[in-house]
Amino acid sequence: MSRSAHPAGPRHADVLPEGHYAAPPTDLNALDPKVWAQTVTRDTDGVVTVGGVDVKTLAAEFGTPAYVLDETDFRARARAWRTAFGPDADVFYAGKAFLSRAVVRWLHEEGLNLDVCSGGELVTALSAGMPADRIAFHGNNKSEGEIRRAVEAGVGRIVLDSFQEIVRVAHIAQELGTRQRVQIRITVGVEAHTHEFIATAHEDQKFGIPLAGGQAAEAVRRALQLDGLEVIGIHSHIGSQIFDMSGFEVAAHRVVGLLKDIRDEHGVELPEIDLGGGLGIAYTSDDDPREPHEIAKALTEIVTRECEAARLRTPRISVEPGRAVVGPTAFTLYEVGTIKPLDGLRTYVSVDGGMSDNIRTALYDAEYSVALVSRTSDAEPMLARVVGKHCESGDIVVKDAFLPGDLAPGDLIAVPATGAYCRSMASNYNHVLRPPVVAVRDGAARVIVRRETEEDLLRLDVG
Ligand SMILES: Cc1ncc(COP(=O)(O)O)c(C=O)c1O
Ligand SMILES: N[C@@H](CCCC[NH3+])C(=O)O
Repeated sequence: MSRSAHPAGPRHADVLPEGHYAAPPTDLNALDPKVWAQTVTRDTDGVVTVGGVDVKTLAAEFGTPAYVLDETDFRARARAWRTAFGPDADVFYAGKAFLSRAVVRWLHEEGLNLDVCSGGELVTALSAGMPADRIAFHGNNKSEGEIRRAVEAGVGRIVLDSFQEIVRVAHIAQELGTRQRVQIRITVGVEAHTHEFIATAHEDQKFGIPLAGGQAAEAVRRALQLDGLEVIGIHSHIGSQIFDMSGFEVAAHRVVGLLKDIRDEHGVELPEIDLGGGLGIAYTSDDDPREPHEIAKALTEIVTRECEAARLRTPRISVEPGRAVVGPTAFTLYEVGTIKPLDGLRTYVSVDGGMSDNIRTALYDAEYSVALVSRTSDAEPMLARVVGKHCESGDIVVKDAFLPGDLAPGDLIAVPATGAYCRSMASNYNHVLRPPVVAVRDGAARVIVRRETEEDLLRLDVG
Protein backbone atom coordinates (compact mmCIF):
# COMPACT_ATOMS: atom_id res chain seq x y z
CA MET A 1 0.00 0.00 0.00
CA SER A 2 1.33 3.40 -0.92
CA ARG A 3 2.07 5.78 1.89
CA SER A 4 0.69 9.24 1.46
CA ALA A 5 2.71 11.70 3.44
CA HIS A 6 0.86 14.13 5.65
CA PRO A 7 2.06 17.46 6.84
CA ALA A 8 3.60 17.38 10.30
CA GLY A 9 0.46 18.19 12.32
CA PRO A 10 -0.75 21.64 13.19
CA ARG A 11 0.78 23.56 16.02
CA HIS A 12 -2.03 26.00 16.63
CA ALA A 13 -1.82 27.04 20.30
CA ASP A 14 -5.59 26.75 20.77
CA VAL A 15 -5.76 23.10 19.82
CA LEU A 16 -2.72 21.82 21.65
CA PRO A 17 -3.93 19.31 24.22
CA GLU A 18 -3.37 19.46 27.92
CA GLY A 19 -1.80 16.78 30.09
CA HIS A 20 -0.14 13.75 28.60
CA TYR A 21 -0.16 15.03 25.03
CA ALA A 22 0.81 18.63 25.76
CA ALA A 23 4.02 18.00 23.83
CA PRO A 24 5.03 15.26 21.44
CA PRO A 25 7.04 12.45 23.00
CA THR A 26 10.71 12.43 22.07
CA ASP A 27 10.44 8.99 20.46
CA LEU A 28 7.14 8.04 18.86
CA ASN A 29 8.38 4.49 18.32
CA ALA A 30 9.00 3.86 22.02
CA LEU A 31 6.52 1.67 23.93
CA ASP A 32 6.18 2.68 27.55
CA PRO A 33 6.05 -0.54 29.64
CA LYS A 34 3.73 1.27 32.03
CA VAL A 35 0.88 1.14 29.53
CA TRP A 36 1.75 -1.84 27.35
CA ALA A 37 1.29 -5.48 28.32
CA GLN A 38 4.29 -7.25 29.77
CA THR A 39 5.48 -9.20 26.70
CA VAL A 40 5.03 -6.38 24.19
CA THR A 41 8.22 -5.44 22.33
CA ARG A 42 9.23 -4.08 18.98
CA ASP A 43 11.09 -6.48 16.71
CA THR A 44 14.26 -5.46 14.98
CA ASP A 45 12.17 -4.90 11.84
CA GLY A 46 10.02 -2.39 13.76
CA VAL A 47 6.90 -4.52 14.03
CA VAL A 48 5.38 -4.85 17.48
CA THR A 49 5.04 -8.35 18.91
CA VAL A 50 3.15 -9.68 21.91
CA GLY A 51 3.64 -13.09 23.42
CA GLY A 52 6.05 -13.78 20.59
CA VAL A 53 3.50 -13.11 17.82
CA ASP A 54 3.75 -10.00 15.66
CA VAL A 55 0.78 -7.72 15.04
CA LYS A 56 0.89 -8.10 11.26
CA THR A 57 0.42 -11.84 11.66
CA LEU A 58 -2.36 -11.25 14.17
CA ALA A 59 -4.13 -8.82 11.84
CA ALA A 60 -3.77 -11.17 8.88
CA GLU A 61 -5.03 -14.16 10.82
CA PHE A 62 -7.77 -12.65 12.97
CA GLY A 63 -8.62 -9.36 11.27
CA THR A 64 -9.00 -5.92 12.80
CA PRO A 65 -10.16 -4.47 15.03
CA ALA A 66 -9.21 -7.05 17.61
CA TYR A 67 -8.52 -7.02 21.31
CA VAL A 68 -5.17 -8.72 21.81
CA LEU A 69 -4.67 -10.11 25.29
CA ASP A 70 -1.33 -11.13 26.76
CA GLU A 71 -2.12 -14.29 28.72
CA THR A 72 1.27 -14.35 30.43
CA ASP A 73 0.70 -10.84 31.73
CA PHE A 74 -2.86 -11.63 32.84
CA ARG A 75 -1.72 -14.66 34.81
CA ALA A 76 1.21 -12.74 36.30
CA ARG A 77 -1.01 -9.92 37.49
CA ALA A 78 -3.64 -12.30 38.89
CA ARG A 79 -0.88 -14.18 40.72
CA ALA A 80 0.64 -10.96 42.03
CA TRP A 81 -2.70 -10.02 43.61
CA ARG A 82 -3.14 -13.50 45.05
CA THR A 83 0.37 -13.60 46.48
CA ALA A 84 0.20 -10.04 47.81
CA PHE A 85 -2.88 -10.75 49.92
CA GLY A 86 -1.73 -14.20 51.04
CA PRO A 87 -3.76 -17.11 52.41
CA ASP A 88 -5.61 -15.08 55.04
CA ALA A 89 -7.42 -12.91 52.52
CA ASP A 90 -9.42 -13.45 49.35
CA VAL A 91 -9.06 -11.85 45.95
CA PHE A 92 -12.23 -11.79 43.87
CA TYR A 93 -11.56 -10.79 40.27
CA ALA A 94 -14.38 -8.46 39.15
CA GLY A 95 -15.76 -10.18 36.07
CA LYS A 96 -17.46 -7.02 34.83
CA ALA A 97 -14.05 -5.77 33.67
CA PHE A 98 -13.78 -8.64 31.19
CA LEU A 99 -15.13 -12.15 31.45
CA SER A 100 -14.75 -15.18 29.24
CA ARG A 101 -14.45 -18.87 29.97
CA ALA A 102 -10.73 -18.90 29.30
CA VAL A 103 -10.27 -16.07 31.78
CA VAL A 104 -12.32 -17.95 34.38
CA ARG A 105 -10.06 -20.98 33.96
CA TRP A 106 -6.90 -18.87 34.32
CA LEU A 107 -8.29 -17.26 37.46
CA HIS A 108 -9.21 -20.63 38.92
CA GLU A 109 -5.73 -21.95 38.20
CA GLU A 110 -4.10 -18.87 39.72
CA GLY A 111 -6.15 -19.19 42.92
CA LEU A 112 -8.47 -16.21 42.58
CA ASN A 113 -12.16 -16.06 43.33
CA LEU A 114 -14.71 -14.35 41.12
CA ASP A 115 -17.18 -11.50 41.53
CA VAL A 116 -20.16 -11.66 39.16
CA CYS A 117 -23.03 -9.22 38.89
CA SER A 118 -25.57 -10.81 36.57
CA GLY A 119 -27.03 -14.15 35.60
CA GLY A 120 -24.94 -14.02 32.43
CA GLU A 121 -21.68 -13.59 34.33
CA LEU A 122 -22.74 -16.31 36.76
CA VAL A 123 -23.46 -18.82 34.01
CA THR A 124 -20.13 -18.02 32.32
CA ALA A 125 -18.27 -18.58 35.59
CA LEU A 126 -20.04 -21.85 36.39
CA SER A 127 -19.77 -23.21 32.87
CA ALA A 128 -16.01 -22.69 32.94
CA GLY A 129 -15.68 -24.63 36.17
CA MET A 130 -15.27 -21.92 38.81
CA PRO A 131 -16.43 -23.60 42.04
CA ALA A 132 -19.64 -21.91 43.19
CA ASP A 133 -18.33 -21.34 46.68
CA ARG A 134 -15.61 -19.11 45.19
CA ILE A 135 -18.17 -16.84 43.52
CA ALA A 136 -19.61 -13.64 44.98
CA PHE A 137 -22.87 -12.40 43.48
CA HIS A 138 -23.36 -8.63 43.24
CA GLY A 139 -25.89 -6.22 41.80
CA ASN A 140 -28.30 -3.48 42.84
CA ASN A 141 -31.29 -5.10 41.15
CA LYS A 142 -30.84 -8.85 41.07
CA SER A 143 -33.94 -10.54 39.72
CA GLU A 144 -35.65 -13.30 41.67
CA GLY A 145 -34.54 -15.70 38.96
CA GLU A 146 -30.91 -14.63 39.32
CA ILE A 147 -31.05 -14.93 43.10
CA ARG A 148 -32.65 -18.35 42.90
CA ARG A 149 -30.03 -19.53 40.47
CA ALA A 150 -27.19 -18.21 42.63
CA VAL A 151 -28.58 -19.80 45.79
CA GLU A 152 -29.22 -23.10 44.03
CA ALA A 153 -25.71 -23.10 42.62
CA GLY A 154 -24.35 -22.54 46.14
CA VAL A 155 -22.46 -19.29 45.58
CA GLY A 156 -20.08 -18.40 48.39
CA ARG A 157 -21.78 -15.10 49.06
CA ILE A 158 -24.47 -12.81 47.84
CA VAL A 159 -23.78 -9.14 48.43
CA LEU A 160 -27.05 -7.59 49.57
CA ASP A 161 -27.67 -4.15 48.17
CA SER A 162 -31.02 -2.98 49.57
CA PHE A 163 -33.59 -3.57 52.29
CA GLN A 164 -35.88 -5.27 49.80
CA GLU A 165 -33.15 -7.62 48.75
CA ILE A 166 -32.46 -8.69 52.32
CA VAL A 167 -35.98 -10.05 52.53
CA ARG A 168 -35.96 -11.42 48.98
CA VAL A 169 -32.77 -13.44 49.38
CA ALA A 170 -33.79 -14.72 52.83
CA HIS A 171 -37.12 -15.84 51.45
CA ILE A 172 -35.63 -17.66 48.46
CA ALA A 173 -32.95 -19.32 50.59
CA GLN A 174 -35.57 -20.56 53.04
CA GLU A 175 -37.76 -21.80 50.25
CA LEU A 176 -34.78 -23.75 48.93
CA GLY A 177 -34.10 -25.09 52.40
CA THR A 178 -30.74 -23.43 52.84
CA ARG A 179 -29.00 -20.57 54.63
CA GLN A 180 -27.27 -18.19 52.24
CA ARG A 181 -23.99 -16.56 53.22
CA VAL A 182 -24.34 -12.81 52.62
CA GLN A 183 -22.46 -9.57 52.97
CA ILE A 184 -24.23 -6.23 53.21
CA ARG A 185 -22.99 -3.50 50.90
CA ILE A 186 -22.91 -0.11 52.51
CA THR A 187 -22.07 3.36 51.24
CA VAL A 188 -19.63 4.98 53.58
CA GLY A 189 -19.98 8.54 52.30
CA VAL A 190 -16.52 8.83 50.76
CA GLU A 191 -16.02 11.09 47.75
CA ALA A 192 -13.57 9.02 45.71
CA HIS A 193 -11.28 11.05 43.47
CA THR A 194 -12.39 9.66 40.16
CA HIS A 195 -14.91 10.37 37.41
CA GLU A 196 -18.40 11.09 38.77
CA PHE A 197 -19.91 8.15 36.88
CA ILE A 198 -17.60 5.61 38.48
CA ALA A 199 -17.56 6.83 42.07
CA THR A 200 -19.80 4.65 44.22
CA ALA A 201 -19.46 5.45 47.91
CA HIS A 202 -21.11 8.85 48.16
CA GLU A 203 -24.65 8.52 49.44
CA ASP A 204 -26.64 10.00 46.57
CA GLN A 205 -26.57 7.01 44.22
CA LYS A 206 -28.05 3.62 43.48
CA PHE A 207 -25.56 1.24 45.11
CA GLY A 208 -25.51 0.03 48.68
CA ILE A 209 -27.21 1.06 51.90
CA PRO A 210 -26.06 4.33 53.45
CA LEU A 211 -24.17 4.21 56.70
CA ALA A 212 -25.61 7.65 57.37
CA GLY A 213 -28.68 7.90 59.57
CA GLY A 214 -28.20 4.41 60.94
CA GLN A 215 -29.55 2.74 57.77
CA ALA A 216 -26.70 0.25 57.44
CA ALA A 217 -27.03 -0.69 61.11
CA GLU A 218 -30.75 -1.23 60.57
CA ALA A 219 -30.04 -3.43 57.54
CA VAL A 220 -27.72 -5.60 59.63
CA ARG A 221 -30.32 -5.74 62.42
CA ARG A 222 -32.94 -7.03 60.00
CA ALA A 223 -30.62 -9.47 58.23
CA LEU A 224 -29.44 -11.01 61.50
CA GLN A 225 -33.03 -11.88 62.39
CA LEU A 226 -33.71 -13.84 59.22
CA ASP A 227 -33.19 -17.61 59.27
CA GLY A 228 -32.41 -17.79 55.56
CA LEU A 229 -29.31 -15.60 55.90
CA GLU A 230 -25.88 -16.07 57.42
CA VAL A 231 -24.42 -12.58 57.63
CA ILE A 232 -20.68 -12.95 57.14
CA GLY A 233 -19.60 -9.37 56.68
CA ILE A 234 -19.80 -5.84 55.38
CA HIS A 235 -18.92 -4.71 51.87
CA SER A 236 -17.77 -1.33 50.63
CA HIS A 237 -16.70 -0.36 47.13
CA ILE A 238 -15.79 3.29 46.78
CA GLY A 239 -15.38 3.61 43.01
CA SER A 240 -13.06 2.84 40.16
CA GLN A 241 -9.74 4.02 38.68
CA ILE A 242 -8.56 5.34 42.06
CA PHE A 243 -4.91 6.02 42.90
CA ASP A 244 -5.23 7.70 46.25
CA MET A 245 -5.43 5.24 49.16
CA SER A 246 -7.00 7.78 51.51
CA GLY A 247 -10.52 6.92 50.31
CA PHE A 248 -9.92 3.28 51.28
CA GLU A 249 -8.59 4.42 54.63
CA VAL A 250 -11.75 6.37 55.41
CA ALA A 251 -13.90 3.51 54.12
CA ALA A 252 -12.07 0.94 56.29
CA HIS A 253 -12.40 3.22 59.30
CA ARG A 254 -16.15 3.52 58.82
CA VAL A 255 -16.72 -0.16 58.03
CA VAL A 256 -14.81 -1.17 61.16
CA GLY A 257 -16.86 1.40 63.11
CA LEU A 258 -19.99 -0.41 61.96
CA LEU A 259 -18.51 -3.80 62.92
CA LYS A 260 -17.91 -2.40 66.39
CA ASP A 261 -21.48 -1.11 66.66
CA ILE A 262 -22.74 -4.52 65.54
CA ARG A 263 -20.62 -6.23 68.20
CA ASP A 264 -21.87 -3.82 70.86
CA GLU A 265 -25.52 -4.21 69.88
CA HIS A 266 -25.73 -7.88 68.94
CA GLY A 267 -22.69 -9.46 70.57
CA VAL A 268 -21.62 -10.70 67.13
CA GLU A 269 -18.24 -10.08 65.51
CA LEU A 270 -18.76 -10.40 61.76
CA PRO A 271 -15.83 -12.39 60.36
CA GLU A 272 -15.28 -10.67 56.99
CA ILE A 273 -14.96 -7.31 55.32
CA ASP A 274 -14.71 -6.63 51.62
CA LEU A 275 -13.15 -3.36 50.50
CA GLY A 276 -14.18 -3.75 46.85
CA GLY A 277 -12.08 -3.00 43.83
CA GLY A 278 -11.27 0.25 42.12
CA LEU A 279 -7.49 0.36 41.97
CA GLY A 280 -6.27 2.48 39.09
CA ILE A 281 -4.04 1.52 36.19
CA ALA A 282 -1.81 3.52 33.85
CA TYR A 283 -3.72 4.57 30.74
CA THR A 284 -0.98 7.03 29.83
CA SER A 285 2.60 7.53 30.97
CA ASP A 286 1.37 10.17 33.43
CA ASP A 287 -0.43 7.61 35.60
CA ASP A 288 1.44 5.96 38.46
CA PRO A 289 -0.49 3.01 39.85
CA ARG A 290 0.59 1.12 42.93
CA GLU A 291 1.72 -2.47 42.90
CA PRO A 292 -0.57 -5.14 44.43
CA HIS A 293 1.88 -5.81 47.30
CA GLU A 294 1.82 -2.12 48.29
CA ILE A 295 -1.97 -2.06 48.15
CA ALA A 296 -2.26 -5.28 50.15
CA LYS A 297 0.13 -3.97 52.78
CA ALA A 298 -1.67 -0.64 53.06
CA LEU A 299 -5.16 -2.15 53.27
CA THR A 300 -4.14 -4.85 55.75
CA GLU A 301 -2.42 -2.30 57.97
CA ILE A 302 -5.39 0.05 57.91
CA VAL A 303 -7.89 -2.68 58.81
CA THR A 304 -5.65 -4.19 61.50
CA ARG A 305 -5.03 -0.80 63.08
CA GLU A 306 -8.71 0.14 63.04
CA CYS A 307 -9.69 -3.23 64.53
CA GLU A 308 -7.09 -2.99 67.28
CA ALA A 309 -8.43 0.46 68.18
CA ALA A 310 -11.97 -0.93 68.27
CA ARG A 311 -10.84 -4.08 70.16
CA LEU A 312 -12.17 -6.32 67.42
CA ARG A 313 -10.64 -9.48 65.99
CA THR A 314 -9.25 -8.55 62.57
CA PRO A 315 -11.76 -9.87 60.03
CA ARG A 316 -10.78 -11.75 56.90
CA ILE A 317 -10.29 -9.15 54.19
CA SER A 318 -11.34 -9.51 50.60
CA VAL A 319 -10.84 -7.25 47.60
CA GLU A 320 -12.31 -7.20 44.10
CA PRO A 321 -9.86 -5.84 41.54
CA GLY A 322 -11.05 -5.96 37.94
CA ARG A 323 -9.33 -3.24 35.95
CA ALA A 324 -6.03 -3.69 37.81
CA VAL A 325 -5.82 -7.33 36.75
CA VAL A 326 -7.00 -7.26 33.14
CA GLY A 327 -6.75 -3.61 32.07
CA PRO A 328 -3.06 -3.43 31.21
CA THR A 329 -2.94 -6.90 29.65
CA ALA A 330 -4.64 -6.08 26.35
CA PHE A 331 -4.48 -3.60 23.50
CA THR A 332 -6.89 -2.94 20.66
CA LEU A 333 -5.41 -3.44 17.24
CA TYR A 334 -6.91 -1.26 14.49
CA GLU A 335 -6.24 -0.68 10.84
CA VAL A 336 -5.96 2.95 9.81
CA GLY A 337 -8.54 4.04 7.25
CA THR A 338 -9.35 7.59 6.21
CA ILE A 339 -6.93 10.28 7.30
CA LYS A 340 -8.28 13.82 7.28
CA PRO A 341 -5.93 16.71 8.06
CA LEU A 342 -7.89 19.80 9.12
CA ASP A 343 -5.83 22.91 8.58
CA GLY A 344 -4.96 24.73 11.76
CA LEU A 345 -6.72 22.13 13.87
CA ARG A 346 -5.61 18.51 13.91
CA THR A 347 -5.58 15.37 11.80
CA TYR A 348 -8.49 12.96 12.17
CA VAL A 349 -7.32 9.37 11.90
CA SER A 350 -10.23 6.99 11.37
CA VAL A 351 -9.96 3.36 12.40
CA ASP A 352 -12.11 0.34 11.62
CA GLY A 353 -13.74 0.27 15.10
CA GLY A 354 -14.59 3.06 17.49
CA MET A 355 -17.02 3.76 20.29
CA SER A 356 -18.58 0.32 19.82
CA ASP A 357 -15.33 -1.33 20.99
CA ASN A 358 -14.25 1.42 23.38
CA ILE A 359 -16.98 3.57 24.89
CA ARG A 360 -14.79 4.82 27.73
CA THR A 361 -13.50 7.93 25.97
CA ALA A 362 -17.01 9.11 25.11
CA LEU A 363 -18.47 8.08 28.46
CA TYR A 364 -15.81 9.15 30.94
CA ASP A 365 -13.54 11.40 28.91
CA ALA A 366 -10.98 8.65 29.41
CA GLU A 367 -7.44 9.24 28.18
CA TYR A 368 -5.59 6.67 26.14
CA SER A 369 -2.35 6.55 24.25
CA VAL A 370 -1.77 5.07 20.81
CA ALA A 371 1.15 3.89 18.72
CA LEU A 372 1.93 2.90 15.18
CA VAL A 373 2.71 -0.81 15.55
CA SER A 374 3.15 -2.27 12.07
CA ARG A 375 6.37 -0.34 11.46
CA THR A 376 8.53 2.38 12.91
CA SER A 377 8.64 5.89 11.54
CA ASP A 378 11.02 8.81 11.78
CA ALA A 379 8.47 11.26 10.42
CA GLU A 380 7.60 14.41 12.34
CA PRO A 381 4.89 13.95 14.96
CA MET A 382 1.41 15.07 13.97
CA LEU A 383 -1.31 16.03 16.38
CA ALA A 384 -4.05 13.52 15.77
CA ARG A 385 -7.42 12.44 17.04
CA VAL A 386 -8.18 8.75 16.63
CA VAL A 387 -11.84 8.32 15.75
CA GLY A 388 -14.08 5.42 14.85
CA LYS A 389 -16.43 4.69 11.99
CA HIS A 390 -19.72 5.41 13.75
CA CYS A 391 -22.30 8.03 12.87
CA GLU A 392 -21.50 10.14 15.89
CA SER A 393 -19.10 13.04 16.20
CA GLY A 394 -18.32 11.94 19.78
CA ASP A 395 -17.03 8.64 18.40
CA ILE A 396 -13.51 9.26 19.66
CA VAL A 397 -11.08 6.56 20.77
CA VAL A 398 -8.07 8.72 21.59
CA LYS A 399 -8.82 12.39 21.94
CA ASP A 400 -5.31 13.78 21.64
CA ALA A 401 -2.46 11.78 20.24
CA PHE A 402 0.80 12.36 18.48
CA LEU A 403 1.29 9.91 15.64
CA PRO A 404 3.93 9.94 12.92
CA GLY A 405 3.15 12.43 10.13
CA ASP A 406 3.58 9.75 7.46
CA LEU A 407 0.77 7.58 8.87
CA ALA A 408 -1.16 6.05 6.00
CA PRO A 409 -4.25 3.95 5.32
CA GLY A 410 -3.41 0.31 5.94
CA ASP A 411 -1.03 1.01 8.81
CA LEU A 412 -1.81 -0.81 12.05
CA ILE A 413 -2.12 1.25 15.18
CA ALA A 414 -2.81 -0.03 18.68
CA VAL A 415 -4.38 1.50 21.76
CA PRO A 416 -2.93 -0.04 24.94
CA ALA A 417 -4.59 -0.69 28.31
CA THR A 418 -7.95 -1.65 26.82
CA GLY A 419 -8.30 -4.96 28.66
CA ALA A 420 -10.89 -3.65 31.12
CA TYR A 421 -14.36 -2.35 30.32
CA CYS A 422 -13.85 -2.23 26.56
CA ARG A 423 -14.97 -5.64 25.31
CA SER A 424 -17.31 -5.94 28.28
CA MET A 425 -19.02 -2.64 27.39
CA ALA A 426 -18.83 -3.14 23.62
CA SER A 427 -21.98 -2.57 21.60
CA ASN A 428 -23.42 -3.22 18.15
CA TYR A 429 -24.02 0.43 17.40
CA ASN A 430 -24.55 0.92 13.67
CA HIS A 431 -24.54 -2.89 13.44
CA VAL A 432 -20.80 -2.83 13.67
CA LEU A 433 -19.59 -6.30 14.66
CA ARG A 434 -17.94 -6.68 18.03
CA PRO A 435 -14.26 -7.60 17.72
CA PRO A 436 -12.73 -10.87 18.87
CA VAL A 437 -10.48 -11.29 21.87
CA VAL A 438 -7.29 -13.03 20.84
CA ALA A 439 -5.12 -14.45 23.61
CA VAL A 440 -1.43 -14.68 22.88
CA ARG A 441 1.12 -16.72 24.79
CA ASP A 442 4.50 -18.31 24.06
CA GLY A 443 4.39 -17.70 20.33
CA ALA A 444 0.82 -18.91 19.84
CA ALA A 445 -2.40 -16.96 19.40
CA ARG A 446 -5.94 -18.22 19.82
CA VAL A 447 -9.38 -16.69 19.78
CA ILE A 448 -11.03 -16.79 23.20
CA VAL A 449 -14.05 -14.70 22.20
CA ARG A 450 -14.81 -14.86 18.51
CA ARG A 451 -15.68 -11.92 16.31
CA GLU A 452 -19.37 -11.29 15.88
CA THR A 453 -20.66 -12.10 12.43
CA GLU A 454 -23.41 -10.73 10.24
CA GLU A 455 -25.16 -14.07 10.79
CA ASP A 456 -25.16 -13.34 14.54
CA LEU A 457 -26.87 -10.03 13.86
CA LEU A 458 -29.46 -11.55 11.58
CA ARG A 459 -30.10 -14.45 13.95
CA LEU A 460 -31.11 -12.04 16.71
CA ASP A 461 -33.35 -10.10 14.35
CA VAL A 462 -36.23 -12.52 14.03
CA GLY A 463 -38.22 -10.34 11.65
C1 LIG B 1 -18.71 -3.97 43.69
C2 LIG B 1 -17.58 -3.82 42.74
N1 LIG B 1 -16.46 -4.52 42.96
C3 LIG B 1 -15.41 -4.43 42.12
C4 LIG B 1 -15.43 -3.59 41.04
C5 LIG B 1 -14.24 -3.57 40.16
O1 LIG B 1 -13.70 -2.34 40.03
P1 LIG B 1 -12.31 -2.15 39.28
O2 LIG B 1 -12.42 -2.80 37.96
O3 LIG B 1 -12.18 -0.69 39.18
O4 LIG B 1 -11.26 -2.77 40.13
C6 LIG B 1 -16.57 -2.81 40.79
C7 LIG B 1 -16.60 -1.82 39.70
O5 LIG B 1 -16.30 -0.65 39.93
C8 LIG B 1 -17.68 -2.93 41.66
O6 LIG B 1 -18.79 -2.24 41.43
N1 LIG C 1 -17.04 0.65 33.52
C1 LIG C 1 -16.29 1.61 34.22
C2 LIG C 1 -16.10 1.38 35.66
C3 LIG C 1 -17.32 0.93 36.39
C4 LIG C 1 -16.94 -0.29 37.09
C5 LIG C 1 -18.07 -1.05 37.67
N2 LIG C 1 -18.57 -0.57 38.95
C6 LIG C 1 -15.00 1.95 33.52
O1 LIG C 1 -14.81 1.64 32.40
O2 LIG C 1 -14.14 2.58 34.04
